[in-house]
Amino acid sequence: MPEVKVANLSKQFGDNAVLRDISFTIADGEFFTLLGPSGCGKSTTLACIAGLERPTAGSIAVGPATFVDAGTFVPPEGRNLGMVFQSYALWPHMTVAQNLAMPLRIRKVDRRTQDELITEALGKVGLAELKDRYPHQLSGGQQQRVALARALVYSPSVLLLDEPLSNLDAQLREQARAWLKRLQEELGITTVYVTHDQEEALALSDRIAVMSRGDMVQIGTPKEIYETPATAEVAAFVGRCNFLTGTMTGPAEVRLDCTGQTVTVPEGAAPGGRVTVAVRPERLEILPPGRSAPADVNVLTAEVLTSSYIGSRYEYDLRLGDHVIQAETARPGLSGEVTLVVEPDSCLLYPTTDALPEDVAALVRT
Ligand SMILES: Nc1ncnc2c1ncn2[C@@H]1O[C@H](COP(=O)(O)OP(=O)(O)OP(=O)(O)O)[C@@H](O)[C@H]1O
Repeated sequence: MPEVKVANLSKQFGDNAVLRDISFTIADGEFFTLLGPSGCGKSTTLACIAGLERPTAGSIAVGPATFVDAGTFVPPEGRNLGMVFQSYALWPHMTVAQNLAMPLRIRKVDRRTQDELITEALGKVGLAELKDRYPHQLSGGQQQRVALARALVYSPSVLLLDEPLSNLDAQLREQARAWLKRLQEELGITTVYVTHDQEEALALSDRIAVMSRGDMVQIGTPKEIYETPATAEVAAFVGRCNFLTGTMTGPAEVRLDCTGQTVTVPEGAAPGGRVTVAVRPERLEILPPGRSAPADVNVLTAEVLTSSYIGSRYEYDLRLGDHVIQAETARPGLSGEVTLVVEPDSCLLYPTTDALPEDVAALVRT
């Protein structure tokens, strides 16, 4: 399977710059996800790769084939890419087998080979028995598999998936996610996946590109994106985070606005500078009463406001000075004043969010 190389891609719709000079390379066999809030340009990026949109500038190559470059534009039918949309787009008046035959007929594949390829593709998605059904006789999950089989039947070089699981209910979506991941690994097919669901992106991807307003803010493995988000915006969008503003009082010390207390953080910002300290809820440990904190951690005193049981763990809303923060722990039944400990390395440090646009600042709760 080839690699996908996108360089300096830009797209304008009238005055609206929807993609701004984005570049990324997807390795052979990689599951690569475009993740970001609604309107950030994920689907437009995918549509440019598919040939459904013509970029304003930039180049796109899959393996040795250049699809887009100055003076070059290969139409979608010349790209041999498999695409699945959120809506599945199955033809309702055709059976499953006829739906799968369509792309083969367009490619002038002979009848016998068509039958073989259809049986093989339906086998891959576990639906060989249902080839004579019409789409309305299938569940949502089965329709989604047919759409995938139709995208795989002509052995595309790359699979492009635009929110393919978002029409499924929560339980089915999780099953489909695991199944899709297994299938992609088995086939070893280079896959570009679009979603605004961060859990889905973390669970499925080899690498994730986080997009925001037409820019690619960070590209990394799920672990890198979650544990070392490049910006406060990425930290806010991928997983949950507490954000506390403050002022650097030393190379690795911040005085928090909410309590006036000084905490130790990783080195990184100039003394006197305004910063935002971001801490994931599960990185705030709540000490059992009577137990003293280790020497080299930050200790904060907070008051429990509410607790919620979320299955395997408890979520607590806590008042810290004049802020409300969240902690997640396995410990039930906490109330009143509690001692929180947080390791300096669990504090992510960002320039203060004052300069962020409104929509992003809303994500970053301070
Ligand atoms: N054909 C078009 N004409 C004009 N503007 C468009 C067109 N297609 C998309 N846009 C605009 O481009 C921006 C990015 O859209 P895009 O669909 O790529 O976002 P997205 O990240 O996939 O969002 P969503 O998750 O909601 O699908 C949006 O502001 C959208 O309104």
